Amino acid sequence: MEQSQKSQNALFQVYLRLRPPPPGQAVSERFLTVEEPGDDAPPTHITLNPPNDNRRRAVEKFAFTEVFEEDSNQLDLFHGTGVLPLVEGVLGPQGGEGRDGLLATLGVTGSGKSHTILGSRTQRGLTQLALDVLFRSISNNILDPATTTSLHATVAASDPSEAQVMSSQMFLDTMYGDPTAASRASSRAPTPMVGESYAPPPTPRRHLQRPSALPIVPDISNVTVDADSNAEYAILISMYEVYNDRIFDLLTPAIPNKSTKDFRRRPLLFKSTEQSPDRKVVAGLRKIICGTMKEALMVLEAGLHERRVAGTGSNSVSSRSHGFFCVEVKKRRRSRMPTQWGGSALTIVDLAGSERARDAKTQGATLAEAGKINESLMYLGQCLQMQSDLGNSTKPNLVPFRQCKLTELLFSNSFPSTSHQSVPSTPSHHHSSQQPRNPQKAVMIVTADPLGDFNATSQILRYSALAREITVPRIPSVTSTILAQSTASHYFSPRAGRMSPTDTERETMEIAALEIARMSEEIDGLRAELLAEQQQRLEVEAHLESMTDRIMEVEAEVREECFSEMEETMEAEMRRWKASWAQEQDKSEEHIDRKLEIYTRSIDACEEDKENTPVRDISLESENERLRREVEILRREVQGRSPSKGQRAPLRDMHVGDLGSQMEKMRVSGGSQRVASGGSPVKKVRKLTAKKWDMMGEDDDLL
Ligand SMILES: Nc1ncnc2c1ncn2[C@@H]1O[C@H](COP(=O)(O)OP(=O)(O)OP(=O)(O)O)[C@@H](O)[C@H]1O
Repeated sequence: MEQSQKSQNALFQVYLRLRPPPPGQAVSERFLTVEEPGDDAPPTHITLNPPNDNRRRAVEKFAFTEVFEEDSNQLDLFHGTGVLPLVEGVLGPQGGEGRDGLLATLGVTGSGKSHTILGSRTQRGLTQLALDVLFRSISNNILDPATTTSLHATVAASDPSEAQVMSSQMFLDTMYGDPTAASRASSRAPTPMVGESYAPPPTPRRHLQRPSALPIVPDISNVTVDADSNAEYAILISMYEVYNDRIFDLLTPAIPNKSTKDFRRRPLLFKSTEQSPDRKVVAGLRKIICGTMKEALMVLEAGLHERRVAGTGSNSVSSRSHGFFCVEVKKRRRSRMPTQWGGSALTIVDLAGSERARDAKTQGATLAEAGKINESLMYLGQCLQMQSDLGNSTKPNLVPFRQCKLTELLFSNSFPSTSHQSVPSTPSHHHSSQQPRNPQKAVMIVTADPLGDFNATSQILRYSALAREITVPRIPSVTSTILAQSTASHYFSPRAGRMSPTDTERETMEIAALEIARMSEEIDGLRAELLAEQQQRLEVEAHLESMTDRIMEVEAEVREECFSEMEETMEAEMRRWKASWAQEQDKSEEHIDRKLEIYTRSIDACEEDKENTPVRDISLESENERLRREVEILRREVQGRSPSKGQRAPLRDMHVGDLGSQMEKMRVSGGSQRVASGGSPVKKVRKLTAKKWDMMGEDDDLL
């Protein structure tokens, strides 16, 4: 397993750190053995010894750039894993272009990733140490956002990632509250420096507690790296996490959803932008300009607070996302007419713990997360495997890094940009077309607990190791045992009665032994094949799991879409119904109005009738008068024509007087009847006329 040459060319240097047992814990049997190198060189290989569980498993051997054993401390890791060259590369010393750096940790939950990268309450991690050396190395060249007025504007204008650039003071005030207000409100000393106690502000706007104390050991105050003395620098901090293969900003607070009481965050895209056509960037992040290490650490604390953590069966607080902490070092030539900002970035990644989903007693969302984590780590393993197989970092297409967000983010800056890719489209790019962008330098620290979970640890080691060698243990005992047994039975059996086997017997035994050896070889080969198949099955299972999650996600999305579509249709239907209801109402109101109008008109007509009644009475009177006159004429005619008939009772006495009074009565009663019944006056007139003719008939008869 000659890896030294290959690992020099590899995209990632992969280190292994073994975690010491917690103090007081009974030391059980280690399943990991560090192979001692022959010379004075540090160890690079480990052997994984499967537990003694009657299952004959292969012994696996893994190669790393270097192995740090349990007694290694933070400083050993800081110096041994090449953090200093990473920081120096980012600063671009001596007028250099600078080189992106990436520092990542990977390991089973509880194996010491966070301890290594972020430290503990008492010890600083590699992040704090890197920030310390970075800020100190550029202390004479760094621009302070509080004093350099144009800094914010120029940095924001040159940022190619559509970022929301903010000053540290404004950001920290939003997250923690105004520290000066805290000091004014209490009798405590003003905001202390790193390592001292912070007084919590009385009314923090985001309710975040300022870290009470930040560790100051290990001390590296004598360590600096080369910077560009002719340049001026600005430091931008951004943080994001990859959760379920989506990118979320950790410095933009999530918006609470009132109905679900959940937090809604907008996923960001990893894409090429107008100002960055040659390489992809996480677009739309919030970036904080920090003038001091303390500010950068406070931003880091705020971002860590935002990061999603949840309890699982394996660890009470387990990282369920891949966390990214980016330190962008903006650099420009120091002069009266400053040039555009360029620069490189140091990205520190805390990869999610890869607990095995079923072992972790997880379910629902957590199970889906575990599936996604396992899948992204599987792709990471494929990329690392491919890089070490190729031993050549200049062929990006051969490393399958575009399969998921995690590998895209980790590997896309690993390859030197080709000439056509490197041509910048805007002056904001620091790189000229003649100077292709340097490929990033990447360091991965794998953490493992030699007393922890064998299965989970072996899976991680398979994903991450630079090389792997499987040895299936031979069964020396099979052949020898049979031979020994048969020989012994022949040689020493008292019943055999002879001291040595015949030549034919010996020959048969030899053939049998050879056959056994051949079969044993065959079995070994089959075992190795089985092991490879098992590994493949694990990978396929992880893929299947993540596909199932995806299906569930898509189903949920489709349901949501259907629901909102249905809601829209219902709303449209409701609007239509309301409109036709309003129309109907208008119609019925119109109908009622018309009815009312008719009623009013008839009432008016009645009123008019009332008013017209005397006129009709007058006309009746005149009719009466006319009739009286006619009757008088007729009486006179009758009298003139027959004087003998004059003996008869005069007509006037007999009828006309009665008729007159009767007519008078009718007029009065007819009038009152008309008013009472409201009937038509025309009808009454007709009745009257008929009565007149009836009477005339009577008169005629009389005549
Ligand atoms: N090298 C070490 N020396 C001393 N203590 C350690 C070391 N590594 C880990 N620990 C301790 O082990 C515990 C678990 O470690 P840590 O939280 O770093 O695990 P992790 O891998 O980050 O887990 P997770 O994935 O759940 O975040 C912590 O209490 C930590 O202090």
